[in-house]
Amino acid sequence: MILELDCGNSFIKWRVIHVADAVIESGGIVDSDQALVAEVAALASVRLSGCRIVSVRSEDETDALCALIAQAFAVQARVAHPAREMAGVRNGYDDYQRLGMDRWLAALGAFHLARGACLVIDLGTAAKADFVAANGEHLGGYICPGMPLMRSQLRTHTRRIRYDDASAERALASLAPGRSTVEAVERGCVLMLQGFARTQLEQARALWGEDFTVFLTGGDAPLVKEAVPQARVVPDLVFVGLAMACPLD
Ligand SMILES: Nc1ncnc2c1ncn2[C@@H]1O[C@H](COP(=O)(O)OP(=O)(O)OP(=O)(O)O)[C@@H](O)[C@H]1O
Ligand SMILES: CC(C)(CO)[C@@H](O)C(=O)NCCC(=O)O
Ligand SMILES: [K+]
Repeated sequence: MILELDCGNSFIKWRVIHVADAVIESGGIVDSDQALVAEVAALASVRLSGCRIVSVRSEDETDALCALIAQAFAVQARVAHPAREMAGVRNGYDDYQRLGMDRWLAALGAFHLARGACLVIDLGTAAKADFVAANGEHLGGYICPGMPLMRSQLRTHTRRIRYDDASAERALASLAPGRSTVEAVERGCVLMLQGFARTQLEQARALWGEDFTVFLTGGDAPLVKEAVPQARVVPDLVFVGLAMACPLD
């Protein structure tokens, strides 16, 4: 079995899969390296034979995580690295090494699944959109604040926006104009995310007509699902690309 890690800016998503058939044995989402090791170590019947990682964290942080994994599970983690071209996709950045690895792997995964033009919308700490044309050319994309950043900017830079997580969750039962601070902020930010998604869709239509596939991924994908009904929701899209970039056997 192998351990797969997607290290975002706020969370680490992990899965343990069988190498032969990619069947998922277990998985989760944690907010620290220590919590990751604790969760994976707690899996009774798991013996790891390898590990692959995609990280948007600093090299030092990623190295530290690899060292921790080597110590805890006696496996050498393979870290996905940038490429100018892979699996038929050409990196669209002027400096290909600057494109976030999560975006690159999601683009690889999407092109592999779509076998044609695709738009990837990834809603995490940041909201990202990436465009890959039918010939595999990555055209570039967009980065905006995601739900957690929009929310925390409002809370940090205003004196009278204050509310707890439980009321935030309740506020999202509807998107009608808010009648309290928590409703106004939470619903307003969701509408921003939906607007982001719809605008990306318009861009894709302008480029490709109706001949493209939309993928929706990231922890906040459910918040815009209804605004983009044609999207394929693929929570593990980055892992699809990770398997392509770091094959293990
Ligand atoms: N089980 C969960 N644990 C934590 N966050 C979750 C969970 N389910 C959904 N979310 C939402 O997912 C969002 C974080 O998304 P994600 O995990 O994709 O971010 P990230 O990978 O850390 O960020 P980025 O990809 O931008 O670096 C949060 O806003 C949170 O509301
Ligand atoms: C945009 C984020 C933070 C999203 O996780 C990540 O993809 C990243 O750090 N990218 C580097 C900058 C870029 O993609 O242009
Ligand atoms: K991520």
